[in-house]
Amino acid sequence: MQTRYTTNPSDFKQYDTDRIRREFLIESLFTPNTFEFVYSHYDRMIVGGVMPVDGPQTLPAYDELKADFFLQRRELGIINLAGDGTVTVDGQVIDLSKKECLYVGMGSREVTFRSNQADKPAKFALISTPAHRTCPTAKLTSAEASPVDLGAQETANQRTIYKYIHADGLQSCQLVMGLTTLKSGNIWNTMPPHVHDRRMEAYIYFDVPENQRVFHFMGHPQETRHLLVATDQAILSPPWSIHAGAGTASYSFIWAMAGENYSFTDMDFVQLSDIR
Ligand SMILES: O=C(O)C(=O)C[C@H](O)C(=O)CO
Ligand SMILES: [Zn+2]
Repeated sequence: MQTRYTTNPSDFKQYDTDRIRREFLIESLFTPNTFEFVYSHYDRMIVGGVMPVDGPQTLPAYDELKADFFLQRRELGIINLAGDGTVTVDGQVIDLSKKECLYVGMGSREVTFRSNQADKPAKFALISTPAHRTCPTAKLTSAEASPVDLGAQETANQRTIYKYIHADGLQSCQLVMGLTTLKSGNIWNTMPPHVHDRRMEAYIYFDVPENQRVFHFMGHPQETRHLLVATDQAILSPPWSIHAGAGTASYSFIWAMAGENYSFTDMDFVQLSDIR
């Protein structure tokens, strides 16, 4: 597990491309048969992934957590980004297909991930945040996630937002999680952008075609920078930062938040004319 520390927005102004990528980009989430995790000091969110190919993979305990098992004092959101698979939580086997979400409550001791077919492995995106009580382990399909269409073709940002873990969906202590899929021919996410100084956010981009990239914009609204992001890569977005992207093709991304409140709609929108 890699640790990433937080950044003061005044210091961020001095960062070059390499430093921005080192601090905020997670380049590798899916190595066969390996858990990849980044422990962020932003709201202590852990962002990771596992792609089981040659058999089941069981969530280990990590010394960084100084806990008897991973979810002793944490909750976990899982979204499958690829082939069909299963997640077994303390003996209960749950099927998880592409774009389905499973919430796993605090106190779950053994969590095991499997792919149904080795030649079409599942890619389980994993987001974990500290928890203080046990909420029920439960699954939601994308159809059950009350999809909301946003944007317009004229502004190249027509997209569907699926909210899975939030106040009116799967219950959690603080984790809010879902995904957004751009309609074909649309490229912009989260434009006009917003900040929420009360909560950090992570994005995991997926289904970006192989030779295409997303230009992800971040930074204080008056001091923006960009990073180029390939498929299956993640961004840590500080609470003071915008988080928006324009792809060279359409794509999807997971978004996950943690922090002060539990309200998806808590966003301070930034006028385009105010962005620098
Ligand atoms: O497409 C979008 O717009 C988003 O998905 C925005 C994220 O959900 C977000 O930033 C929530 O705070
Ligand atoms: Zn946001």
